[in-house]
Amino acid sequence: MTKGTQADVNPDLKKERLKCNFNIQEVTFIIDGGKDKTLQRKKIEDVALNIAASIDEVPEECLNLKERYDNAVRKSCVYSNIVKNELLEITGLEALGSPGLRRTADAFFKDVSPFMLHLGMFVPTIIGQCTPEQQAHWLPKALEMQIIGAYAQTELGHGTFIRGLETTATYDPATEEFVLHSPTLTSTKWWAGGLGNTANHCIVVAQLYTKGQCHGTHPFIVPIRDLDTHEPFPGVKVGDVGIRMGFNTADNGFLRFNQYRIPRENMMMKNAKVMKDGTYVKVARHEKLTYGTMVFVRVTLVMEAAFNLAKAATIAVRYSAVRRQSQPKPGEPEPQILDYPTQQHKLFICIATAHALQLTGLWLWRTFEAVLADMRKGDTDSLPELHALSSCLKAVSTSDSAALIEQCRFACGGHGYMLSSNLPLLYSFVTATRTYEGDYTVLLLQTARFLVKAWEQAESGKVLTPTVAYLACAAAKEKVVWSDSVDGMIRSFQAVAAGKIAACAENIKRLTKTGTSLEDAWQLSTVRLVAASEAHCRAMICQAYWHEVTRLTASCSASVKIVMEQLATLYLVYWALETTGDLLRYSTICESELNKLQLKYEELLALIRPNAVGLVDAFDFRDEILHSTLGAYDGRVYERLMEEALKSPLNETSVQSSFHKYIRPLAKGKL
Ligand SMILES: CCCCCCCCCC/C=C\CCCCCC(=O)SCCNC(=O)CCNC(=O)[C@H](O)C(C)(C)COP(=O)(O)OP(=O)(O)OC[C@H]1O[C@@H](n2cnc3c(N)ncnc32)[C@H](O)[C@@H]1OP(=O)(O)O
Ligand SMILES: Cc1cc2nc3c(=O)[nH]c(=O)nc-3n(C[C@H](O)[C@H](O)[C@H](O)COP(=O)(O)OP(=O)(O)OC[C@H]3O[C@@H](n4cnc5c(N)ncnc54)[C@H](O)[C@@H]3O)c2cc1C
Repeated sequence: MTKGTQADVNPDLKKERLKCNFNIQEVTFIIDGGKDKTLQRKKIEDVALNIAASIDEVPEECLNLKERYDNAVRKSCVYSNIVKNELLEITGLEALGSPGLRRTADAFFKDVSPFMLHLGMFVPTIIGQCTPEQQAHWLPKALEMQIIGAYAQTELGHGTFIRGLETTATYDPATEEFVLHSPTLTSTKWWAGGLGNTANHCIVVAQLYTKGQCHGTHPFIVPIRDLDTHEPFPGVKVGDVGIRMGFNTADNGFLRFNQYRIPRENMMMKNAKVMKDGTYVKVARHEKLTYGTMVFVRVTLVMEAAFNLAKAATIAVRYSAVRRQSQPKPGEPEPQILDYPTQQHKLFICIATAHALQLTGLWLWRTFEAVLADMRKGDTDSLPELHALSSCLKAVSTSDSAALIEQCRFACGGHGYMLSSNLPLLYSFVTATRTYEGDYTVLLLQTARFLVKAWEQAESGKVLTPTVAYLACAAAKEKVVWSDSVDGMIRSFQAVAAGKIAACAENIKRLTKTGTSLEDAWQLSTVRLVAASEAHCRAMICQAYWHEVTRLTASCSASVKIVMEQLATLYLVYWALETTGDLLRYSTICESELNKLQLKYEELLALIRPNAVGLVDAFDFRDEILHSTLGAYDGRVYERLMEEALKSPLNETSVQSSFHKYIRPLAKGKL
């Protein structure tokens, strides 16, 4: 954070910081995943943010589209040199996935870098889908930025249904080449970040044909532009998809092929190969390993959701400590808006959710690494559970984060609507995460497939994998008695999830018994299946969050343990109150217990209130990363709003030319 001198800090914020009764740094270490991780992140931030090139003299949003893109490319080049020359020196390849790198990227790009997908998907796909020989060829070039890549899977006609993609890659043994072709308008690749004008290479997911047979979708590395002139190669048509709600500097592009040839070696061959004579050889033990990059990105998106929500919460809580409004008690000064319980209700759940998603995200990352280690030994048994886990966690975390960022904007009143608050841009960025890398509903339905199977296993007494082990109790028809203890609440969330999954399984059984096909029975149950999947995910987040808080605060100071537990309890109580209908249906909760729960919630808001600013300070965002007039560490909200307003191009002259061209002639009746 950029602390400046104490004298510069808004007096209300100063008082808030004096009120804080826990050690902020200890909480920062927990959020980062350990003291060593915090130190590494700070080192990366120090190195990267010492470079003045990140600073825009004119705010990004005041530039026109082309200027914004050019500026984003300029900064991306400076930034990638820093990554290449400085940051990879610090931690090696690991730096690419480090929180430090993610945070410094936000200091450079208020919107999105056109290189984001190069680092976010092109490089990870090379690592995940290439043979060691192919990696040795492509990875150094990609890391040295000698080539810049995109990831083109989605087409104009299909995003969700990958098996329905239409782009073809047909092997020609005579020349040992693949012929890429876009047979229809709807087969045009669409959306790939960095593809429109920036990338010279692209990972293309296409239907593989060899010896007249289709083998389904496979990834290929495709050079699309000349490395010197940057002109698209003959047979390649590439461009920008048009203006978007956000991501306008991400250079999302379209791509069409006309019988375009690439060498056989450009098929990414870790999981399947095509031999010189055209023989297709399957290497992978699991059918869906070519979807590996998507699983990886979904896993990272859970912490990405936490990160962006933490930024919004920091902005809104600091602003709410500075802002004073209304006069609830006659004759008394206007209170800080943070003192209103309704404001606390809007904001404290944002802090708690950022913690919940961050700690669950770290746990998911460790699970991902363990499954990856098993797969390296040829064991893919845990992949279905990882797919189910990462699908629902990606869906729920991105959806919660987008909704709560918008809530932070509402909490900042009119000033939250200013682009200089950074809340609108943050929202437009995060709301896209609910759709990309797998739409919310579609991913919850993927998890539902796993849950229904797990339910059937539970009913037949089979051993269940850890994340669904709770179904065993429900299948044994053990009734859950409501209790507002943490364990009691978690058990009740699990009972809700189990009850909903059981109802889905029963509905499917009922329909198939009366002659409905399994596919139709599934479709007719999908509204319930999505709800069941969401309930399962919520129960899992509650359990993982509480478990991690208990584990990580075991050696912390007492005050840190208390505040972390207050937040985690708030999260559980909040969701119990949000789902009272479900609890009434699936647990023994009654009216008086609901009233008690509401009181407990209000008590927690009051307990957290004195530590609210300390809690957002613990996210440890530097001002350069927050980019917000409302959220800076010093709380000089009104000064910054005025300073930013004066940067508007509309303030460059006192009279606009449009006055002379239109308004004056209109007034004189001469228009
Ligand atoms: C410079 C700064 C850098 C800083 C970095 C910043 C980081 C920020 C982070 C962001 C990073 C990148 C940004 C990303 C931008 C967006 C990129 C994209 O959007 S790329 C495109 C993504 N597209 C999708 O996600 C498509 C979604 N669709 C699917 O995943 C699948 O098609 C489907 C799962 C919905 C269906 O697939 P299908 O083949 O039809 O499978 P079935 O439904 O029939 O299921 C069969 C069977 O397979 C199992 N399955 C499915 N998927 C998987 C999987 N991935 N792994 C394991 N198993 C899988 C499924 O469960 C079924 O199993 P059963 O046993 O039969 O039930
Ligand atoms: C900002 C942004 C960046 C992107 N970047 C990339 C990129 O770099 N590379 C890339 O390849 N792609 C990218 N995408 C594309 C993205 O992955 C897809 O948009 C996403 O997977 C959703 O697919 P779709 O657009 O086909 O939606 P659709 O599948 O058409 O969804 C439309 C609606 O239909 C519903 N629906 C679809 N199928 C089902 C079903 N089986 N059951 C129930 N409901 C269903 C959905 O829930 C949704 O409500 C990006 C998208 C965005 C917005």
